[in-house]
Amino acid sequence: MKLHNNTIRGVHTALQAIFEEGQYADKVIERTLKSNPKWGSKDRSFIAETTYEMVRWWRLINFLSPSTNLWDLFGTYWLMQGNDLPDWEEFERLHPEKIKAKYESIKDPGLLESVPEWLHNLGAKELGAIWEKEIHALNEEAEVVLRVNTLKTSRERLKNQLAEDGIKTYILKGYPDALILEERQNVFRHPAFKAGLFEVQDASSQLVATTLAVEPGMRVIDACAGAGGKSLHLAALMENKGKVISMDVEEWKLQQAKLRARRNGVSIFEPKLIEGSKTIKRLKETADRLLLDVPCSGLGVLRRNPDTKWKLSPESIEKVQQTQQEILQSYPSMLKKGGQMVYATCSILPSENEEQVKKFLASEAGKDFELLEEKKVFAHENGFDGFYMARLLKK
Ligand SMILES: C[S@@+](CC[C@H](N)C(=O)[O-])C[C@H]1O[C@@H](n2cnc3c(N)ncnc32)[C@H](O)[C@@H]1O
Repeated sequence: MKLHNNTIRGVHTALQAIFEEGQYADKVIERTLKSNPKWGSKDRSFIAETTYEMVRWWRLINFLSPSTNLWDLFGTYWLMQGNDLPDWEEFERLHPEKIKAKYESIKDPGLLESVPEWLHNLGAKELGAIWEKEIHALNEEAEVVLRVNTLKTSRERLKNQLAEDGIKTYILKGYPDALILEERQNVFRHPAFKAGLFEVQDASSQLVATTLAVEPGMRVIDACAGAGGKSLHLAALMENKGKVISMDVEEWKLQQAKLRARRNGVSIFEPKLIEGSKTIKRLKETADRLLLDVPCSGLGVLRRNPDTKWKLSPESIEKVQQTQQEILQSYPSMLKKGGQMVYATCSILPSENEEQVKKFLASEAGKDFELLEEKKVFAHENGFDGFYMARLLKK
């Protein structure tokens, strides 16, 4: 593949914003691509993919070529991919043979998988032998998965419609609403997306709403709804009958959810900002179903958000675990007796998952609850994001 100075500079700009200004990789890439309308689709793919991959392998790249010069780091990454470097003065400082020998001498699995040492130790402590397989799988590039909006179309119809425009997809057994793109591409500009016929949502994430066992006509609370990904799925499973009350502590996320609900043709969506414990108390025993898609470390979605590795800290994980238990202690009061709830995370750490549920069940707030089902989804097993979900009954 031929390298272009101009697109490599695009990657540099993005990396600076991610590592020096601490901005989120997906937003930075979106902005970088918008900044130069002259880049064609190949240039855009190169910038997006290279930036993501360099963020993913940042620890390893910096070990192989300790340098603050982004040309050195890019060149090292390029060599790691098995490519040759062009004869440019920017790459003069690099010695491919030395880099290769250094790579081959690495024994530390945390370094080889490019994970911060503290995180590697934590993962190994919590998951044992599974950790190495899982972190390896989480370092692979994620496939693009669509969730068909069954309120507006069927999977077969959407598959054919996309195929007519040259977008090939395949069907995944066990995931009734999922379509996977055969080739990675930007589908957000496609008219079918603008018409609300699909959302982009990982296959594992699509298991969450289905696990809640909703039915048309129910009153469902999605208590950590964010921008509404799971709320939209719940509404589709409920055939747009009943009510989905989407709550969050961040108003701007609910605003986004509102726009998405409109695009998806969801009319049973009701946003509700959480302003404190009063908001929760007012909804006491009003829900047939409750979804707690709680904030988490995001370790299960490292394939699409590799920058998470460098933003997390032992303290931030501890803090998010506290929030998870606080939510578990108070929000289930919104559920009616006989109702069911799902506690879900996109984390693979037992301390954010089954241990939180156990702690809740052993507490006063959990004494009326019974664990019905638990799903631990690992990327090394199903090839998609790592997720956890527990379904509980309020007796
Ligand atoms: C995993 S995200 C939710 C993703 C969303 N359900 C979706 O499918 O797109 C967790 C959400 O919890 C929200 N959150 C954080 N603290 C919260 C709290 N105390 N109560 C309710 N929501 C909270 C965050 O703003 C974030 O949107």
